[in-house]
Amino acid sequence: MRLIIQPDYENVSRWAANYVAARINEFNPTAGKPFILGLPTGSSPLKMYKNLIELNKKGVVSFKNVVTFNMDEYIGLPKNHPESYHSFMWNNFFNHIDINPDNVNILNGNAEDPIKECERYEEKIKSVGGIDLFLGGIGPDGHIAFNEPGSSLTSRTRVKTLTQDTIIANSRFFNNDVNLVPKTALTVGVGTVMDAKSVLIIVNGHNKARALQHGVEGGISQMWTISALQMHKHSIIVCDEAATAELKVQTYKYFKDIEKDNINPDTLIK
Ligand SMILES: N[C@@H]1[C@@H](O)[C@H](O)[C@@H](COP(=O)(O)O)O[C@@H]1O
Repeated sequence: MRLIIQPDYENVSRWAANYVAARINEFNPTAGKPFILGLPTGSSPLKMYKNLIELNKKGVVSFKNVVTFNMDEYIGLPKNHPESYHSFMWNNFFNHIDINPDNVNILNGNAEDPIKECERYEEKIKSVGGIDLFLGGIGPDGHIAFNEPGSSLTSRTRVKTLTQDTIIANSRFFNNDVNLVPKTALTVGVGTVMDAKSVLIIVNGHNKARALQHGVEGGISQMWTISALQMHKHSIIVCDEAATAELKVQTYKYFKDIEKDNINPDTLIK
């Protein structure tokens, strides 16, 4: 696992956006051989999306031949609810780029048969040859997508009940009212993320410091599902200084040293 430490959220977001653009460009996708991109919601990736929109508008990267799969969706929120992950993705990203709407995949949180919906999603990912790059954020308890503490590290797309921690954390999007936050969600599994050819996780802010510490220095554990990435061949975490507060000085210095030539976002795009 690589750890790229940036001074602040601005630089985390620029680095992540430039990395994504560089990977898409290097892949040189076509209609017959699209780039398959896994996408998160949440506040962490927001600025990265803004930067990607800008890069798209400047003609640096195109999403014409990119197929996307979102990580998760609440169960029971109408698709057009302002806090549904459908709304989030269209409002914050898809409406502003040159993506073909047919290439957008988001779990249907209102499916009549949620189990079938999850199976369909896994099949669809398989049918396009798997995910080339899965982007993600983490919860303060170290969850990726909605893989809450205790999730099997081989889990697949499924229905998940949210923890009280997550419900409280996400209540900020629901007038700070925990009763308005859906209690269940559909989410890709840890195994689904692990199957991606590469993974990039954005971690910013002091409230993620404990999760980052467990993810990078802790043992691999289903109680901190981010830690599964230690077993991934091509995983990167890009974080800000604030999120490193719980790392050992030795760990911090090591990654700062080995990545010193790779942290400038401007050098990623050729
Ligand atoms: N299901 C999402 C996760 O995918 C996201 O990583 C997490 C952190 O969100 P934020 O980036 O807003 O801190 O929130 C939710 O629980």
